[in-house]
Amino acid sequence: MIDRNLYASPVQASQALITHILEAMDEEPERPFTIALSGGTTPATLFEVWEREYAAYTPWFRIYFYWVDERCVPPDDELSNFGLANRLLLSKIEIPSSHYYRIVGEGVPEEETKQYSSIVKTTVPTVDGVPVFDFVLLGIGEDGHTSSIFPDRQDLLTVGEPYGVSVNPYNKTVRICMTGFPLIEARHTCFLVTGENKCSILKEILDKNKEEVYPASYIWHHARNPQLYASLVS
Ligand SMILES: O=C1O[C@H](COP(=O)(O)O)[C@@H](O)[C@H](O)[C@H]1O
Repeated sequence: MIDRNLYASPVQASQALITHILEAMDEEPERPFTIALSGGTTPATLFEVWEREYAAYTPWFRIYFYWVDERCVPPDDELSNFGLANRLLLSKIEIPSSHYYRIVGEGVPEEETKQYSSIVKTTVPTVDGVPVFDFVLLGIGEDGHTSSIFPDRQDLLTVGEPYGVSVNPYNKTVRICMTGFPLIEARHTCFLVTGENKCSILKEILDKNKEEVYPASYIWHHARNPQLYASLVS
């Protein structure tokens, strides 16, 4: 099933996505939930809205946070994806540090990729060896990348390990990224896309004829349960 939702503002798109997560958790009240977060700029509004409007209604003790991708920088670097979530959300809510697993961006990328893949494979339920997250929250770059799978590394969409090393082709910085199978097999693969600048790439990604062109379009068209939360205004 493909679910596309357009909203009047990034705040409303974020509210809808958080509500969706909380409703899914309500439907299965006995179960912990695994949620993989993205970084970049888009989730800042999501984190702020979650903390400001929904913190009191969220059963944090049932949530385990993971990361979709990380830039290979320390957690206090302004580019750190963990750093963003920590500043805007985790440090402000009642969640024990045992409930989030950051990617160690300051580690040796190849070693940390193995280590994080192993953490994910042992703590997230797997089906046929693929970790199945409850929610994977994704963004889309203007070049059609998602996670940190850039268009020149489409091989990362079909590799066996849940995480891989990639390089940002524009500034050559190293990243660690979730690969194709866990992105596709998540119970909910949610794209949060905001801003006028994402309008034209989003149109291409939703186009079935272009499903193999961009990493984001491949994930959108192959995911078991893709959902879009978009607000194409800034
Ligand atoms: O570099 C990244 O890019 C995408 C999109 O970023 P945004 O700044 O346009 O929101 C993001 O989803 C990914 O997690 C991030 O590392």
